[in-house]
Order: sequence, then structure tokens, then C-alpha cells
Amino acid sequence: MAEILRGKVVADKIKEKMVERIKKLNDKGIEPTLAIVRLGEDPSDISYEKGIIKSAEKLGIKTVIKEEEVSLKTEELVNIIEELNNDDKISGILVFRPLPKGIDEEVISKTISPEKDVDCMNPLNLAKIFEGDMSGFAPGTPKAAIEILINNNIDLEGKNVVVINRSLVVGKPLAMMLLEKNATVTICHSRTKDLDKITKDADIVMTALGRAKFLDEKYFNKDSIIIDIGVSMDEDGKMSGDVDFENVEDKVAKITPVPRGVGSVTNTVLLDNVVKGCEKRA
Ligand SMILES: Nc1nc(=O)c2c([nH]1)NC[C@@H]1CN(c3ccc(C(=O)N[C@@H](CCC(=O)O)C(=O)O)cc3)C=[N+]21
Repeated sequence: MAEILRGKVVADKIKEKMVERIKKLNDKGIEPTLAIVRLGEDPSDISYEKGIIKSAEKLGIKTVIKEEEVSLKTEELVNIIEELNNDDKISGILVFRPLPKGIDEEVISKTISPEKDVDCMNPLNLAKIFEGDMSGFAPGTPKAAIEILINNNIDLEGKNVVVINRSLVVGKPLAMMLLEKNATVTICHSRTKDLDKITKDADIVMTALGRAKFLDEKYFNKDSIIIDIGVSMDEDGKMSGDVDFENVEDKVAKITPVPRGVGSVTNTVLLDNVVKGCEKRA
């Protein structure tokens, strides 16, 4: 039977360390505040937003929600973000991605002030990750995946880690963060040949394919550690990861569930960035 790596334990540990830091800021008259910009009502945006608000309330971090129409123009969104950039009460800005088709995401990314860019959208912040400078803001999802490993004392030094995803939001920054921890990283994607052979030989597989239950026992071995970052809906409309959990559960060493795995740590990591940003500006 595999060890189940649950997100809540990890999120609670991170939250615990944040309490004292938030108190220190409050003592200086600073109230950490996250602005959330959402266009339309995408279910995965809403689900993330709910998690953020719940955790923020618990920690005493303020949230300001800017809810806009999907038909919003790039220039209008730029104006909203510039207002938040210039508002001293706002410590961090999160803009839900992907943005609607009509919006120029590159323009928006560059508009978010690097000092308030808590989800690491601005290319200036992303460049730091690629330079191996981890002192700034790291994007929420890859950071949450790494936190699960660290908090479960899973050492990355010299390990063979396979990342299945090559996006700028997950795969590429995740690979850089793993390299920084001296892992040997292989990045796989939709054109990869013989994926099962590559993953079967790995110590750790971190996957964000977005195909419900796609990876079964043939992709793993009895010592595999699986970090499932995928979120999609299975044929019954239930939230599911990339891995066929029931199929592999008793054939691998460790695995994160979906839900209640990586996704449940993401909002805490984001809020940790809000506090970090506040501390830097204070
Ligand atoms: N700039 C940006 N950054 C993001 O990180 C981002 C985004 N935009 N847009 C939307 C997606 C989606 N996303 C989720 C994160 C956690 C849960 C989450 O907390 N999931 C719970 C389950 C929640 C439920 O059951 O509905 C879990 O996995 O246990 C959900 C969704 C972050 N995203």
C-alpha cells in the first residue's frame, strides 16, 4: 500500500510558520492584502478563489476581489491592474489564467508590478527562477508540488525526476526549481515517445497532463513517488488527477491524491508569497 501524501498536513505546516510573520506585520500597522482579478466564472478559477479566501480568512490576510466580464478589453484590464499597482493597501495581485482569448496575456503579465506579482506572471520574476535565484516569488502550482516533497522529507539530491508538462506555468519553472535542488530532470510532453519507459525508471514522477486517470501501473514501479498536479474531470464529472489512483495505489511507494493533494497546498503557497512581498516592502 502506497503512502498517501496529503496536502492539508503540508499546508498546515506552512500556515503555522506564517502566523508569527503576519503578527509582526500587523504590529507595524501593515495588513497583508491580496487582490484577485477574475474575468468570468471559470469553475477552476472559482474553486481556487474559494480556497484562497478560506485560507486567507483563517490567517488574517485580507482579500479584495475584482470580478469582471469575459468581454473586458486588454486596455481596461491594464487600467485595473495599474490601479492595484498604485494602491498602497494592496500587497499582492493574482490574475487568473488562462485569460479569455480576447486579452493579450503578455501585456497583462508585464503590467503586474514585479513587487506585487505573487503568482510569478511577470517575465522579470520568471527570469529569476530560470537564473536559479529562488529569493523572489515562485509560481504557486510548481512551488506547492515542491513543498509536498520537502515537507515529507523526500530528498531531491541526485534523484531522477520526470516532469510531464512543458508549460511556462508549471513544467518549465518546476524543472528549474528541481535543478536548483540538484535533481536530474527530464521534461516530457505530448510528443514524447515511450513515456512509460521513461517514467518507470524515474525516482519521482511529477505530472500535469490534464488527462483524467491517464497514467496506470505500467508507468511506475514499486518505489515510484508520484506527485499528481493534473486536475481534470473524469467521465462521471468527478475531479481527478492524471494518475489512475485506484489502479496504482498498492503498486507504488508514495502518491498525492486529487483532490486534497497538490491543489490544496497552492493557495497557502500563494498567500505565503503575499506575506513575503509585504515583508520586502516593509
Ligand atoms: N494565475 C493563476 N494561477 C493558478 O494557480 C491558477 C489560475 N490562475 N487559474 C485557475 C487554476 C486552478 N487552480 C486551482 C488551485 C487549487 C485548487 C484546489 O484547491 N483544489 C482542491 C479541491 C477543490 C475542489 O474540490 O473543488 C484540491 O485539490 O484539493 C483548485 C484549482 C489554480 N489555478
